[in-house]
Amino acid sequence: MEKVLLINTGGTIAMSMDASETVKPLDDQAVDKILPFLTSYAEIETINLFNLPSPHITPQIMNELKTRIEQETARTAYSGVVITHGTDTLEETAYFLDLTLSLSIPVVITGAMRSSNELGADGPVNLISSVRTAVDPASRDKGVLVVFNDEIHAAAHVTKTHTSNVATFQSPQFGPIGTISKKHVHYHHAPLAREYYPIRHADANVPLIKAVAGMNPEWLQFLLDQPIDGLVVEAFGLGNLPPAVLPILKQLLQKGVPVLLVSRCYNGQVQDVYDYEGGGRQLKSMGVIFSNGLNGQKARLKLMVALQQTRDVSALQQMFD
Ligand SMILES: NC(=O)C[C@H](N)C(=O)O
Repeated sequence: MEKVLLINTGGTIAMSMDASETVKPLDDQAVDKILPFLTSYAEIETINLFNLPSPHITPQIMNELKTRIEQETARTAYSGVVITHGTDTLEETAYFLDLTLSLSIPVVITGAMRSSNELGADGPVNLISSVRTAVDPASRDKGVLVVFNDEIHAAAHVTKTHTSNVATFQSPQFGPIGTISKKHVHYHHAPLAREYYPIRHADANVPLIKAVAGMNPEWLQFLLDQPIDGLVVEAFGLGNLPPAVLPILKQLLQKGVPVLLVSRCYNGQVQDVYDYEGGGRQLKSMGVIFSNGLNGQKARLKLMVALQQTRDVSALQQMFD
């Protein structure tokens, strides 16, 4: 029988709701209750690595998880790995692992929107679907997969789109790469080329800021006093910013801090098209790096990882092209 490594890290899948409708973490073993439903699909070995709500997850913790996956998969020939995780930062952990793991076997990440004791809890079915995906040979060499609500999404494109709906995970630009029916795991798209960055740590200090109309440069003043390694800016539309913030960005660039531009739109890419004060043309000529459709939180993780290879702006730009 296929052998799957299940790594639990916490989240609503391991929480319960009380009579006052508040949701709190249970003990480490909550996901174990679902295990009897999984044994007809695979032999499951479980590691209860963390029991954290996902807002408590940091890049350092993601790196710990990555290292543990490498260690365990080097020791035992698993058919696949399934990770349970809170949904709030699930896409970030999924993308971090996608960039930094070099494995052929499927690595699937899932969770739940409803806590374990709610009617219609989605944790059990998401976990079963994840195990089924992890043992399917068609799931190999596809990078880290997010399995949720009968859909399979590529880590680079998936995002949490709804605060409570069980269909929260969507890939707005490209849609899911596969679906899970009662009998089959079916892929209808191939994920784009995979990227792999070997890393030594996950400690780079890279904040993310979002542009808003009338943005006050004083809000950003603190950035000049911080020991930051890079900055990600979620700009308007095609990649434009209020002119008032340009002096701060110029000072950061002069200090050698790479500045990466993404859009606050969740579809499309930033481009150096608009030629007015604060427009993409000007940002490009200042040396701002343009991203390629990643959302802000993922672009930040990629910059953290990429900065371990180089600080050279044109080399970084190539990594984001
Ligand atoms: N549905 C969830 O898992 C949300 C929870 N707040 C978490 O991310 O841990």
